[in-house]
Amino acid sequence: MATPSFLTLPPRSSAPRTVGLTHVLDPGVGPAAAADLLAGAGAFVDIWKTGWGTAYVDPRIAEKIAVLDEHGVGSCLGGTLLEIAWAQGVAEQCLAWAHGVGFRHVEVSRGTVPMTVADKRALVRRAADRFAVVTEVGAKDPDQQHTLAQWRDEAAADREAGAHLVVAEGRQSGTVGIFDADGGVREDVVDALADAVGPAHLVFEAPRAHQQAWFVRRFGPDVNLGNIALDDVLGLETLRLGLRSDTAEATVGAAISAELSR
Ligand SMILES: C=C(OP(=O)(O)O)C(=O)O
Ligand SMILES: O=S([O-])[O-]
Repeated sequence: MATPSFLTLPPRSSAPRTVGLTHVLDPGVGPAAAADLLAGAGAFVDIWKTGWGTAYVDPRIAEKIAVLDEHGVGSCLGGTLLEIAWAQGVAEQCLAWAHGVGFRHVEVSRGTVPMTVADKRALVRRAADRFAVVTEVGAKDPDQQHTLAQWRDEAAADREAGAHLVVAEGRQSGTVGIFDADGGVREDVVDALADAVGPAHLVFEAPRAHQQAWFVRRFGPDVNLGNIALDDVLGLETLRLGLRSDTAEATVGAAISAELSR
């Protein structure tokens, strides 16, 4: 059944989209669960990241990627897996395997293993011949936080090396990187990143609803948001469209002007 259209809503890009991306974090669901989610919410999912090393231990990964392809959803290998392969000297084997099972994107990060910025740049260049590369900036260890200059410089260097998109670290928890330990947004880091590469080239990892709402209020409905839980895809769409109290100013504003002009 078609969705209704009686409300006045903010403008929102439609799939296949280049802005307003929703990037989800898959903790390892099977192909049938992926197909069920995408049958309803496929129009709201743009990039599907198989978290950390889940793809490596999943005997049905190629089947799941085929489901994503059917729905026009980009499949992305988790960054931690490529980091571990790189640290073991087998990054090339990892990329060849990922290409073989059908991944369209790989995430290049250095949040877990001791990889220099120069090593990362080389890995981005190497992966860019086969994949749309998404890089990640930010450490996973809360005691090893970047300075504002490091955030800015690394994001810019990633883009220069060939990254389509730069993901800003927030993890599944939403308590590191662009967030403080309580999940509050580190606005100075967000501003530094937006300044360095522009919001259209950034995906902000924002796993919690209050964080998603903050980014929608700050950058509008077409902000790129990442590490969205599979169960939260429709909920995020309502935040983008002002259909949840946290971001309802625009939709409620439209309702008030309609009432006044009556
Ligand atoms: C999910 C991953 O990392 P992060 O927690 O940084 O999103 C990953 O590396 O696959
Ligand atoms: O390893 S570095 O360059 O932070």
